[in-house]
Amino acid sequence: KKEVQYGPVSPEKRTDPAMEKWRDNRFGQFIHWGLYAIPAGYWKGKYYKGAAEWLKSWAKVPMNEWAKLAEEFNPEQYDPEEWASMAKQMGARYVVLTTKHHEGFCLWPSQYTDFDISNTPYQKDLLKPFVEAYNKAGIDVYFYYSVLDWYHPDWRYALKSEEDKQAFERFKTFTKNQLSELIERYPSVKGFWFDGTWDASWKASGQFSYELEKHMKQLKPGLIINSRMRADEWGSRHFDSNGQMMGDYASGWERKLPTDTSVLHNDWEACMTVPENQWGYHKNWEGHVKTPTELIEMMVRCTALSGNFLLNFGPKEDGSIREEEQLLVKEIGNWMEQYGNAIYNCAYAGLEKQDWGYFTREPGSKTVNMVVCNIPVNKALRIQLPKNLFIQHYEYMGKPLSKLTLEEIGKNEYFIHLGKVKTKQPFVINIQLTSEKTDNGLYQKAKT
Ligand SMILES: COc1ccc([C@@H]2N[C@@H](C)[C@@H](O)[C@H]2O)cc1
Repeated sequence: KKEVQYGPVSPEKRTDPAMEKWRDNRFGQFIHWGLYAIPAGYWKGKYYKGAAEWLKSWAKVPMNEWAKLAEEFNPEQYDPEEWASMAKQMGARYVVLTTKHHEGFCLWPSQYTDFDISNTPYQKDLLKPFVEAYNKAGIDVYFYYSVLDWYHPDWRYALKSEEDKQAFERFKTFTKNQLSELIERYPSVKGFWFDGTWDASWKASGQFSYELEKHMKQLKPGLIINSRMRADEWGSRHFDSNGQMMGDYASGWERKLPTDTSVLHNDWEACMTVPENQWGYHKNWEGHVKTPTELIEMMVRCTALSGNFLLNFGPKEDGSIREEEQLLVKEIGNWMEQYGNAIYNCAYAGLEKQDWGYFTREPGSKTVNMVVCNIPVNKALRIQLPKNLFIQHYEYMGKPLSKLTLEEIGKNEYFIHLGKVKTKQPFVINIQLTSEKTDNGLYQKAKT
């Protein structure tokens, strides 16, 4: 065990109401919106297939040229009420919006930089109406904040000289000022999603990130901060040098999902792009665009492993939402309307995973949700229960799709036989578990 002074600020599994709400939310909307939405993956007529919010880097655009984009930023169709109602329709219970991405442009009027919304034709604060609209829709608001700032003169990738160190001290003060400003201006914010913290300069600032997390949580008790914000004094990130998670949930799952129960030890969240790798708006998505069904299954997998799923949207420069994302709102929204109760407030069910899909369960509930994503060719869903548990009841959640029958095929092992099922989306069967063996689970007429 290493002596770690600047590791976790909060316990690894917080039990306060704010953190319980974070868990209950389960499904969130990520929004990447900034100046990068203007060029949208093209620079001087050339197409760049990389992530659109990184275009400045791919096209090697000097900052003074990139910054000129602020003079064009005027999102006339920006309607946060519309965004919030779409998020609500989709069934998202929280939202994470980029207040400042690596480009350094701030969507709010910051007193600590001129590179912000007040110096654009739009001028007005984009954040205030956003927070109000989403809160009014009952959706918790989180702020994405990139420490890495390509615009700020005092940003340093590494601290190689005394000058670097002095500059980065000024940068750390700027960072702390901006984060305090965001909490003070938008006090209903529930937490921060930090990014841009992989460089040597930040890895050498473990004590600072420790004190910054403490400071932010003093400003706003209950604030929730992702593990990506933190380094310890040895340069370990997300988890300190003794493997203790820093921040309030593990946020290393970016465009990838966990596959086993080792993640259960901590709260965690996976963030996901709709195309292979685009967060900010790109005019032409290349490659596979995930279908609503694929994204629903990813969300279910996260819930089944007690994690959150954060699905990304990249609004256009004018504030409108692209067709592909509007389709997701509709399709995922329909699914959540019928099956949301297998996601919200749910977590790992403690049952052995089966090939047909996922078990989820509201902690402490006797009802287990079977989310079926792959109907077996024999139309039989295998269930293996721990030795002291039996199935007392079973039925479809929502609109029944067929007649169900239960067959005991072994010790605490069952098949639920589906009739012929026609469906384009995953569906849910609820099973009631009981600890005493009863035969009514077998002979009771299944509700269909
Ligand atoms: C060096 O590789 C990356 C990959 C993605 C990112 C950012 N994290 C995602 C959540 C997006 O904000 C992406 O720009 C940064 C650096």
